[in-house]
Amino acid sequence: MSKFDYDLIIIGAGVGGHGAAIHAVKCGLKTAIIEAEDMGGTCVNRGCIPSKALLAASGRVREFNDAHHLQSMGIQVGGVQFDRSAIADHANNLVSKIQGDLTNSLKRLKVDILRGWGKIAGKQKVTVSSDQGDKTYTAKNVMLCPGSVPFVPRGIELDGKTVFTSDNAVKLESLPDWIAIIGSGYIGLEFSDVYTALGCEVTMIEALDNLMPGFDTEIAKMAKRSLIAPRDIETYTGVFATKVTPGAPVTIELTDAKTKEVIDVLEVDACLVATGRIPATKNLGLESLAVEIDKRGFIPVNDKMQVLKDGKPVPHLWAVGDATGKMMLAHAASGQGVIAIENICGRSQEIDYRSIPAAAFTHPEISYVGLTEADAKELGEKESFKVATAKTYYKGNSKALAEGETEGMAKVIYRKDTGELLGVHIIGIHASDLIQEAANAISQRESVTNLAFNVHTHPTLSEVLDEAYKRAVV
Ligand SMILES: Cc1cc2nc3c(=O)[nH]c(=O)nc-3n(C[C@H](O)[C@H](O)[C@H](O)COP(=O)(O)OP(=O)(O)OC[C@H]3O[C@@H](n4cnc5c(N)ncnc54)[C@H](O)[C@@H]3O)c2cc1C
Ligand SMILES: NC(=O)c1ccc[n+]([C@@H]2O[C@H](COP(=O)([O-])OP(=O)(O)OC[C@H]3O[C@@H](n4cnc5c(N)ncnc54)[C@H](O)[C@@H]3O)[C@@H](O)[C@H]2O)c1
Repeated sequence: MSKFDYDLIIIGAGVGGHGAAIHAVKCGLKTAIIEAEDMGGTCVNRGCIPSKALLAASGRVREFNDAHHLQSMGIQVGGVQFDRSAIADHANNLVSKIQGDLTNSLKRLKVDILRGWGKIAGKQKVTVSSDQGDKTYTAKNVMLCPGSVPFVPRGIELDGKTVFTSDNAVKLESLPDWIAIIGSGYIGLEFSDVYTALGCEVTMIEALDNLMPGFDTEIAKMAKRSLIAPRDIETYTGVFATKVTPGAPVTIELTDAKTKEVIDVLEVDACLVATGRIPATKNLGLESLAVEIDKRGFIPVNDKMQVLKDGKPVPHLWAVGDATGKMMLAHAASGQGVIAIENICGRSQEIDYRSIPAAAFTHPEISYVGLTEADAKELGEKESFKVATAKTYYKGNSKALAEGETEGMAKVIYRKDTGELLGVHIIGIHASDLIQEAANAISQRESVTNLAFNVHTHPTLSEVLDEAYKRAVV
């Protein structure tokens, strides 16, 4: 009989906590998970799931409105009609379904779901506070998965109706004629795709000098050509939104990032603030173990997902997901959860961030895994190796031609000496699925020379990558 109530208590039932719980049960750990709000956290309720439902519906509207594209395949359709609230229902219904599935999967596996606010109450102790009062539990291991919330810069006032973050945008409560989107990261890009497909005019405001600063430069350039230039999108770069006031109209003060001078004041119907996310790490009781969060509020962890104090692991304390600030992605969170459990069970494992892919589900999609060309070159300089790249284009791919979807490219980045694949970047239809093959290759530190021998199905889009490996052979 264990002296603890549980082998593992997880604080936060987002995808990070859920992934960890499922794996913990598989490994025989008696597990409880604490959730203060919505089971499934950001991804299920306010993130991946509703946004992908909106992208799926609005993507079809875009497709059926593209008479030229359809005509090229001999198809004619009348005007496309859609119902905003029915599209919103599609997203809401999917959220309910996935939230139910996730909760049931935990119940089925006999994970105890404790509703309330979880807080560390000392070594191997957690208190859950709810309307029913406080209850303290002991656990051999405690895992923190509190996730993240939208970051709203100073000067921006939200009202949830005319000025809002993705938390409201996923509900699609309105389709403003003219919407400003602050930030050209994942959320800015995906929602500009949704809004323009559904007939809204968009103004995108980005503080850095280039749009989509997180992507490989060449991919960002091509994305600008396919996702921004042909659409009803006006852009500002090198410009901060310094003051945003809700109302009719919403006013947005724009300030030049370099001169710090106000350059314009926009009057628009609505404003989506998509300026990044910050960790939800307040009031977790970390001080009871003298653990300090870093300057930006993230929980310091090593690659085994152990929480660090003064650079050293705190025994029996783990953290995964957005709150660790490594890669704010759902699959990264659940992947970290699995690694943490493996280590809890005494099997030493480290997370490999290089092989975790990412995708923006725009039309066309963008995906990548590993290093950008710039990062690879920087690493090459440090470690004395040369970097090479090879590119292939969708317009030379039979399947893309058959689909009439020829906009896109794949870029592979590799070491010139050993051929080791360092990064892959794709823009084009189904890029989010195509990237997995590259992610698996990077996880094995495969060389382009070996990869070029793999036989790919014909005719498929996967041959875009096949062709790139073949061009890259060293
Ligand atoms: C609009 C949008 C779209 C996205 N799309 C994608 C996508 O397509 N693909 C992708 O990979 N990622 C996507 N993401 C990112 C993804 O949602 C996050 O990376 C993921 O949700 C992180 O999971 P997590 O478990 O770390 O945290 P969260 O999902 O934020 O979950 C944390 C949970 O912990 C709970 N909690 C916090 N503190 C406590 C406490 N003290 N006690 C009890 N409960 C607590 C919270 O209520 C929450 O439910 C998207 C994000 C957004 C905002
Ligand atoms: N498909 C996906 O995987 C997906 C989709 C949506 C969100 N997410 C995750 O959610 C997180 C948050 O997404 P996001 O798009 O909000 O963040 P982001 O970090 O991707 O992009 C934020 C952008 O806003 C800009 N910015 C910040 N302050 C500004 C200001 N005052 N004025 C103008 N521009 C400003 C930044 O320079 C940056 O380019 C991301 O880290 C991402 O991992 C993932």
